[in-house]
Order: sequence, then C-alpha cells, then structure tokens
Amino acid sequence: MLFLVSIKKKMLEVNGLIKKYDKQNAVNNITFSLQGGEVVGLLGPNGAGKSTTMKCIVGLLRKTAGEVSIGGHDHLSVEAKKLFSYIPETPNIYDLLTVREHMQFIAQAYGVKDWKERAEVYFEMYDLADKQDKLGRDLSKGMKQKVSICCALLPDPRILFFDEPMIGLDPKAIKNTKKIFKTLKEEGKTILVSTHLMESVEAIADRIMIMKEGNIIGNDTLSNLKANFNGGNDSTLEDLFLELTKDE
Ligand SMILES: Nc1ncnc2c1ncn2[C@@H]1O[C@H](COP(=O)(O)OP(=O)(O)OP(=O)(O)O)[C@@H](O)[C@H]1O
Repeated sequence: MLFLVSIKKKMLEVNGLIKKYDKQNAVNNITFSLQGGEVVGLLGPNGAGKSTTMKCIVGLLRKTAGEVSIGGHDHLSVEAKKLFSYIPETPNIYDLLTVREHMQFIAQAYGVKDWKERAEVYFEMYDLADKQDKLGRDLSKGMKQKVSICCALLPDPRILFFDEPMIGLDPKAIKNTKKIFKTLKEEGKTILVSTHLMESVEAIADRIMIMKEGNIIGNDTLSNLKANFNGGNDSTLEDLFLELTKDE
C-alpha cells in the first residue's frame, strides 16, 4: 500500500522552463509533470528542444527561467541527484577507464553493494562480457552507448531520463533496451524517453509529449491524442506525429 502511495507522487515537475541560447528561445516556457511510475515518450522534430529540456532538467545546462523539481527536491540538489540517471544522446565515456572500471566507479559513487552481479547481467545483455578490460577510448560508438546505458542502470534509479537511447545500438541491443524499458515500467520506475523511433515507445508509454519549436504541442495518452486527431483510431503514432508537427 505504501508503495502504491509513493509511486502516485509527482516525481518530476517542470514549471515555466525557459532556455535561451543567446536570444533564441530553444525551450519556450514549458510546464509539465510526471507521476511516479509513469513512462512518457518525448517526441519532436530535429531542433524541437527535447535535448535542451532534458539537459536543463538534469542540470547539465543552466536554465534561463523556471523551476524544476525531482522527487520533491530542487533538481540541482544532491537529494534529487540520488534519484535519477541520465543517458545523454552522445555517450560520455572516460577514455582511460575500462568497461568494468566504469561500473566500479559508478558503484562507488552511488554506494551500489551488489554491483558485480548486476554488472554481469548488463554485460551479458549488451555483449560487453568479453570487452570488460577494454579502455573507453578503444570502444566503438555503439559500445560506448551500451556502457553509458549500463552505467545509468547500475544504481537502480527511481527516475530515468533517456535521450535517444537507441542511437548507434545494434538490433540485439535495441531489442534488449526495449525489454529493459518494459521491466523498468513493471518495477514502477518513472521514465522520460526522447526518441525518433516511435515504435520503441508506442507499446510502453503511458503518455506522449510532442514538442515543436520549443513548445509542447501535444501531451496526452496515445488513445486520447488519436481520438482528437482526424486520422482516428486506425492511425499510428507516426501518422499522428507527422500531422501534429507539419508546417502550417
Ligand atoms: N549549444 C547550443 N547553442 C546554440 N543553439 C543551440 C545549442 N544547442 C541547441 N541549440 C538550438 O536549440 C534548439 C533546440 O535544440 P535541441 O538539441 O534541444 O533539439 P532536439 O529536439 O533535441 O533535436 P534533435 O532531435 O535533433 O536531437 C535548436 O534550434 C538548436 O539549434
């Protein structure tokens, strides 16, 4: 019962977020929230402001205005940082740490006691078991992305921000990442995932949020979005996306 109460809480609140690069508003006063346990797909054409929004939320970019809280804590606080993991669209891997040392480093930073067992599972899943001693600088782009995902999953965070997680992954890794999404959802994790691969979120997203030119132009369950869309219930998420984001 306590668990049910805790996952119903708002895990992410974004209020009036604005991010300007010089004079251009990349994110234009957006407000939204994610309940605990909710999985939300963040869609939008190139340059819509998805990555900028995520980077502001996780504190990698300084916001121009607005408030962001994670688990009820200001997003820049240590309390908030203990709750989430972020998978950036371009993996940031340490050149001089091996794959295994990346896991050890994260385990020490987050106090993950059973990290060796957990790391083995992820290494198997992402075909990294025989690459554990490779240095970060010697990994391919896709392998770096796999290490980045493993690092994010290791501390078992309550909220995960995935920015284009499938980029560079091979088909097996894409399949396993989709399985991981499903498991994380079943475990009650809160997930915001930005992607251009719509079928990767269509099956698991409780809600779809669509951005265009820094604004949120759609934010609802897939069925409600479809009901309000001319194409009707037979339309796919792709049809809906193309209709909503087309230039007037
Ligand atoms: N460092 C930067 N300096 C100046 N402008 C930037 C910078 N980063 C992004 N922008 C601009 O901000 C806007 C939003 O970019 P952002 O990367 O957030 O979009 P996106 O939705 O993630 O796009 P994509 O799907 O291509 O990854 C774009 O107009 C982009 O040109």
